[in-house]
Amino acid sequence: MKSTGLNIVADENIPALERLFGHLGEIRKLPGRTIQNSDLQHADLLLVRSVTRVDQTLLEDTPVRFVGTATIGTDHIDTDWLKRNNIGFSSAPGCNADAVAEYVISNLLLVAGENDFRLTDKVVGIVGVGNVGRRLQQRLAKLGVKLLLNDPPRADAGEKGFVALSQLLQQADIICLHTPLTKSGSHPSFHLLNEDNLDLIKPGAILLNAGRGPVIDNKALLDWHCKRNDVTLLLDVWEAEPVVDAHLAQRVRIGTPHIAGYSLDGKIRGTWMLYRAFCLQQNIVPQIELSDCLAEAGPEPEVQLQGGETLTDIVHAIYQPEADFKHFMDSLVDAESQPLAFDLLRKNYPVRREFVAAKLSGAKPSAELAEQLSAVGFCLD
Ligand SMILES: NC(=O)C1=CN([C@@H]2O[C@H](COP(=O)(O)OP(=O)(O)OC[C@H]3O[C@@H](n4cnc5c(N)ncnc54)[C@H](O)[C@@H]3O)[C@@H](O)[C@H]2O)C=CC1
Ligand SMILES: O=C(O)C(=O)[C@H](O)COP(=O)(O)O
Repeated sequence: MKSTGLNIVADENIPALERLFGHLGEIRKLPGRTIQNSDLQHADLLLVRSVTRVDQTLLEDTPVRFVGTATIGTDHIDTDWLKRNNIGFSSAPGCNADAVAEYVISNLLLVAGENDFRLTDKVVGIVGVGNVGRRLQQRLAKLGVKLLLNDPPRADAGEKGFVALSQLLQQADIICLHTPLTKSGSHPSFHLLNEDNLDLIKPGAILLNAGRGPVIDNKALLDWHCKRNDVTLLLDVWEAEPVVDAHLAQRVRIGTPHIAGYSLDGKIRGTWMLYRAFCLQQNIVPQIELSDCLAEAGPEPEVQLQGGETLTDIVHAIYQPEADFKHFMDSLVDAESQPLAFDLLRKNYPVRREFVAAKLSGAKPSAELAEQLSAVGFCLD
């Protein structure tokens, strides 16, 4: 493959494309869901997000030699086929893991405030303790929250400290799902929560899914929740995206259009990871640093403290899920346009920065608040 003058086809929703890939060739941007084989007849390099199915049908008889997905998840990629056909591949592991952890913390603080409990009085169960789950684990542990962890692949590898899913479902007050979507292997996650085990969940529990929709059997969840509406549902992902089951959506406390990982920092990091992987594969010296791209991402959010703010106030000054929820619910009103509206909410998602980018000024936080802020990822100088 040539090192410059490449033909690059990319999902139009990948940020910092020109900045990172512009010097390598010509970029043709297309809506991710419509990229097809005929679009790739002259493409050397294909850059996608999670909505493009990358397989033999898409790539056969094209000159594509490298595929990058600016996402953590890879369930939309037939990686075996790429390998068999000697096509280079990179995903962006961990790129938006902080964003997802912050989405979760923000949601949990919202529900805690509404129901007058402290997270430290609850047991949080994390299912899937990889990049996302681990960051959530670390932040909650620093806050003093009790945790139960479930990760059979890590347990199989001899790591300690995990419990069975059934135990976690029975004992956790808050359940957070962060597994990849898999349908084969030793521990497939497809319909991991289903009609056989949903009832193990404690009365009054909170169930959050920010992994992939089909990890919960959505039909079973809807049927079960009609009898178990004591459980608070927080859903970022849906089984048949972009189609959302409106009946299920009506039952959630917070529902969002698969944006848990949508910090600008996380998205740009994803593009940059592909750039770096591609350069490495092609023996090209990368010319652009991640910090260059982030510096151009726009102003860092400022939070002027007056004194008396709580952790929840400051977290919600950076990310409050309520606005996303409102837009999401509005998008359900017309069933016919709902799938398109789902995609548009994602395409036009407002700039959201990670906690680490926030500039806190004004009144000095108490030592206790400073510790909590630092636990969840704020940077205090
Ligand atoms: N809602 C959103 O915006 C986002 C969703 N995601 C989803 O979250 C998933 C997890 O992300 P990462 O933590 O970065 O992935 P990762 O690959 O670093 O970690 C996944 C963890 O899940 C574990 N796991 C696999 N199968 C399991 C099972 N059946 N039961 C319990 N644990 C299992 C693995 O051993 C691993 O430790 C991604 O694959 C992606 O599908 C990721 C980013 C954003
Ligand atoms: O990284 C992942 O995995 C995610 O779920 C992304 O947040 C998905 O974003 P899109 O690729 O669907 O824009």
